[in-house]
Parts: sequence; structure tokens; C-alpha cells
Amino acid sequence: MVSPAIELSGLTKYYGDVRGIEDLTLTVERGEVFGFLGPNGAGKSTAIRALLGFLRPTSGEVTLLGKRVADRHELVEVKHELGHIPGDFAFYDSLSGRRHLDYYESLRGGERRAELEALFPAPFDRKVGTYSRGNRQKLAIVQAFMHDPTLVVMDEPTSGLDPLVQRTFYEFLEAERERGVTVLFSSHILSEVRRVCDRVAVIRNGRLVAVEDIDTLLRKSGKVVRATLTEHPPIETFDLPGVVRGEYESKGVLKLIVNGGYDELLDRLSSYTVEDIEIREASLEDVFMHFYTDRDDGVTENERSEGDTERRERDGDDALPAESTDA
Ligand SMILES: Nc1ncnc2c1ncn2[C@@H]1O[C@H](COP(=O)(O)OP(=O)(O)OP(=O)(O)O)[C@@H](O)[C@H]1O
Repeated sequence: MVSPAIELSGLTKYYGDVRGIEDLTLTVERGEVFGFLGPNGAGKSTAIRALLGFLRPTSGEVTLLGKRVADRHELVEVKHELGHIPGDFAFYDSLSGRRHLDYYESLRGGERRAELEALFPAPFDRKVGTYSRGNRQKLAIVQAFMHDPTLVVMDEPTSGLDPLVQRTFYEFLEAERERGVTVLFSSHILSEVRRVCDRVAVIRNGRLVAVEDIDTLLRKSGKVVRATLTEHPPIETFDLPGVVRGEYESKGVLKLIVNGGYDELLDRLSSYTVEDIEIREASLEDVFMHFYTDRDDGVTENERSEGDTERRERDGDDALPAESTDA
């Protein structure tokens, strides 16, 4: 039987007494494009660094392509089948992109280098110190895929890429999936995860809140309806089937999270004077607020588990940052 691409079992990492991740257990099958989705500070980078063996976990185990990461020899064996894009790549600023790629090619091979250089062109002959964020990221993509790895793990790979290059990258990932490559990447951008992932692990405060297939995530996340009314009817007026939550943002400006049909809502709205209406995809913040918390205080069932209260008070609760590039 073929081993899964990634298996995490109770993976936990504390930095002193600061929780990075706690008790992550999940399996990524071969050929999946799998997302780690969570707000800043959720623990995505910690999980990625621990699963690749860059961080020694406090407890728990990881296997990649059936090899135990904690075993040095097994880790070395699996490395040539791995590609990796770290959150912040430590390039040598005084060396050119080409010199970097020559070096990686000498270590791991580069049978796809020319193809990738053409797809993600950067000023390869210039020193990396002069590169923009986007060019550094393109160099990171080329090095991660050029030896044709079986499994690629990436920490927020599209950060710094302009929208056109992002699109090229998404299309490239789709083609890689067709070729059977397994990809795990972290993101705080819901639309990106929706577009390319088969399944998603939702991570919050270092814990796994849910593992969803993408259709479930889409169904759960729903839409946001924002309507500006001349009137200001009581919020209970919109307590209708399909309306998950409603609030007034200001007088007459209604925000509803909807993940059912719209008929009854439109019918109800038509009793009032609608000055403006907007329907958009829910943002990551909306999804976390409304679907992955159990109470209005934004604390999940997991976080309320015994012994955790003190730590939570110390770490502070996670005010979710707005998404930067999610349309
Ligand atoms: N080297 C470190 N020392 C101490 N605490 C750390 C360290 N690295 C991360 N942390 C803490 O661990 C928690 C998880 O951080 P992590 O960087 O893994 O989250 P993330 O989801 O990748 O966030 P981001 O998107 O901002 O990188 C945070 O509370 C963070 O402050």
C-alpha cells in the first residue's frame, strides 16, 4: 500500500511557554492540494517548519512519503523528493538568482529548470539583494519545483506576487495536481484556497479547528449581503431560513451572512426601501467569525478545553486581521 504524502500525529510545538501548534493530527493523501488556512499567528508557519524537520517538535510525529522526519536518515532519504518554499527565504543577497539555481541544481537536480524559469521569469543574472519581493518569490518557486519533486510544501507562496503571476501560479498548481504531485501550502487568503485546494485544514490559535473538503468550506462560508435601507427595522425581521447571522453596521446598513436560498430574504427586503445592495463572497474573517467559532466571544470549543484558559489570557485573543488581497 502506498503511504500517505503527509501524516501528522499529535504534532505540538511550544516556544518556551508560547503555543505555536498543539496536537495537530491529520493525513494528506498523495495527489492532494491541501491548504492550511488561518489568520496571522494561527500556527501555520510553525506547523510547516515542524513537519519538514526544521523545528524540533515538543511532541508528536511526522511522516513524509512514509519516512519519519524525526529519523535523520529517513529525512535525508525523502529530501530529494521534496520541494519547499519557506515563508521568508534566506537567499544570499550578493549572489545572482542564477548562481542560487545552479547550486540547488547541483544538490537536487534541475530537469524542469528551463520550463520554470520561463514561466516565472525574474532577473536571474542580477544579485538577489536587488530583487523585489515578487522576484524573490519567483526564484523560490523555481527552486522548489525544478527537480520535479513528489511533494511540495509552501508557506504563503503567493505573498508578494502580482495578480497576473498569482494566476500563472494557480494554473501551474492545477497542472501539477494533474501530474499527481502533492502540494501543501499555507494561506490566510480564502479565495486562493478555494481556487486551488481539494481540502483545507482550518487552524486557529495553534489548533486544528476543522478539516474540510473544499465544497464543504464553500457551502459553509456562504455570502455576505450588505443592504442599505431607508428604514431601520428590528434585526429579528431578517431571522429567516438561510440567514446565518445578521447585524446592523450602522443605522439602516444591514450585514447578513447567508448560506441558503435568497428568495425569502429578497421578499422581506422588498417590504423596505433598499437604497443599495451588495452580495459578495464571505471573507476569511467572516468565515472564522461565523462558522468556526461557537460563541460570540470568538472562542472555539477546542480553546475552551481544560487548562487552557490561563494561556489564552496571556496570549490574548485573536482579533482577525483583514485580508489583504482577497477580492
Ligand atoms: N520563534 C518563535 N518564538 C516564540 N514564539 C513564536 C516563534 N515563532 C512563532 N511564534 C508564535 O507561535 C504562534 C504561531 O506563529 P506562526 O508564525 O506559526 O503563525 P502563522 O499562522 O504562520 O502566522 P503568520 O501568517 O503571521 O506567519 C504565534 O503566537 C507566534 O507569536
